[in-house]
Amino acid sequence: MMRQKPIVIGVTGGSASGKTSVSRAIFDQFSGHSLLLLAQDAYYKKSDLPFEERRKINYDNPLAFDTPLLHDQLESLIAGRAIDRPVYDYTIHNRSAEVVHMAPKDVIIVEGILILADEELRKLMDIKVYVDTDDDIRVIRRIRRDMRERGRSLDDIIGQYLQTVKPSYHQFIEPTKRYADIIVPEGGHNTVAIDLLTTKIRAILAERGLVD
Ligand SMILES: Nc1ncnc2c1ncn2[C@@H]1O[C@H](COP(=O)(O)OP(=O)(O)O)[C@@H](O)[C@H]1O
Ligand SMILES: Nc1ccn([C@@H]2O[C@H](COP(=O)(O)O)[C@@H](O)[C@H]2O)c(=O)n1
Repeated sequence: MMRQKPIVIGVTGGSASGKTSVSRAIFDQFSGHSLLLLAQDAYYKKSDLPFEERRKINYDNPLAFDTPLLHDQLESLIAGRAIDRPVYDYTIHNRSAEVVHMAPKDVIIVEGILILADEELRKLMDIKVYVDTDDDIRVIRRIRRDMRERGRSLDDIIGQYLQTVKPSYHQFIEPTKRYADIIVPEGGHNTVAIDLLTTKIRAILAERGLVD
């Protein structure tokens, strides 16, 4: 029998809006199924600049990402080919030397701040989701997370937020909301939205004969 195309779900929204939480909530609904999560963060460009210069890069600008590589690897997964995904290390602001081997799956969730900014990437997605969380809530979440998990100081987080994160959110990320099929307020704790998405994904899986 001919192999059916996997379902690709794009999950976007501002930093700390709850994209990862939404993606994981969907993932958990399909435990036992053939599913993978692909984070756009892994595709931040490699840089040869010194650490002090890398700290100052605008990581909320589309130019910070190696989008052709993400596009190629997503296309490979859709075509049924495995990939060696890059690994990004926030603590050094650079790509690490490792890669992660990923086999193709029936459901692919692509998650990241700028995945809807690129038309070619959008064309690969069956369902596009925008997680919409107020700026003040996102900043509070980001401060907590970046201090705990990304090795940042409060002053660094605030400086970066005012200099690049906030202006770039309004310039590049928020305008991509118009491409979303579904807007999810508040992220991963919105059980109604997660249930609706899960139902839709199950329906597409059944249509394509991808049910176990
Ligand atoms: N609904 C929520 N209520 C409270 N905290 C949340 C909620 N959703 C996410 N968080 C927390 O906020 C931080 C960012 O969430 P995450 O899902 O990683 O966002 P993103 O992937 O958009 O950056 C994490 O520390 C997470 O635990
Ligand atoms: N070296 C880096 C690279 C990226 N960032 C920030 O990460 C944010 C995207 O990740 P989310 O999980 O929050 O969606 C983005 O806003 C970048 O500013 C960074 O701080 N350092």
